[in-house]
Amino acid sequence: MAHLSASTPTHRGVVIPDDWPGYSPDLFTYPEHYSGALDCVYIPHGVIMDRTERLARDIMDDLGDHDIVVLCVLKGGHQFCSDLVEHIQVLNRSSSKSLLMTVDFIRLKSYLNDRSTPDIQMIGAESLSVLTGKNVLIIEAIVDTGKTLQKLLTHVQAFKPKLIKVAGLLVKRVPNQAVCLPDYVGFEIPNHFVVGYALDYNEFFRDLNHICVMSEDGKQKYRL
Ligand SMILES: O=P(O)(O)OC[C@H]1O[C@H](OP(=O)(O)OP(=O)(O)O)[C@H](O)[C@@H]1O
Ligand code: HPA
Repeated sequence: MAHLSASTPTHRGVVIPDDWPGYSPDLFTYPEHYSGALDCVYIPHGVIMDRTERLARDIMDDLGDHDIVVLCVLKGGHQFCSDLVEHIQVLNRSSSKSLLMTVDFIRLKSYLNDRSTPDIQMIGAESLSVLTGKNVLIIEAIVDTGKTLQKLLTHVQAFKPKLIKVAGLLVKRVPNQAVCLPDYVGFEIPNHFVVGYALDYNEFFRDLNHICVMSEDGKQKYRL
């Protein structure tokens, strides 16, 4: 796994190097219908959960004793949001600080196959007036080109929240990324298209619990 030295800035999260080969899918369990479609298990489910637990603690340290509105970015963010909120709830029960949360959802969609398209569809944006004057925590699965997060931040800012923080499970190292990066980052990953843990390729692979890289056969089979 990625080597995180004492000097690695923690705001980048766990930094996975470009030469990280992942693990053979045969070492793990995964749905039989994806047999042959996976090149490697890139981040196993257990590692995702352990990192998410730590992000929950960081969020609690920063925002504890505030009320927040969680804004979950669908569809890719639903699993990370669910697990992060669950970890925060555990801390709420066991620590002296507490974070009162309500959860809202918005959908943004722009990908076809493994490519970003200029057409970012936003569904549910009309209900964001609930964010006015509130502390908002946006929960997003991945920042790749950064266009989705940039569009969402512009939109949310128009409703004048008191504070906006962003938690992103993955940030991809890509050239020309839009500049806004999450405040809380799970993993910084190389420029590979990844699937699983609710991240999809044309709606497939969301039902995979690990984050994986697809094989060429997998891309061909599910290509539109
Ligand atoms: O940084 P970007 O290059 O903009 O990419 C990030 C976005 O892409 C994915 O959404 P997608 O459009 O695939 O919709 P989905 O969440 O419904 O899968 C992902 O869930 C992010 O929201
Ligand atoms: O690597 C990715 N995988 C799935 N969805 C995505 N949306 C942006 N990047 C990705």
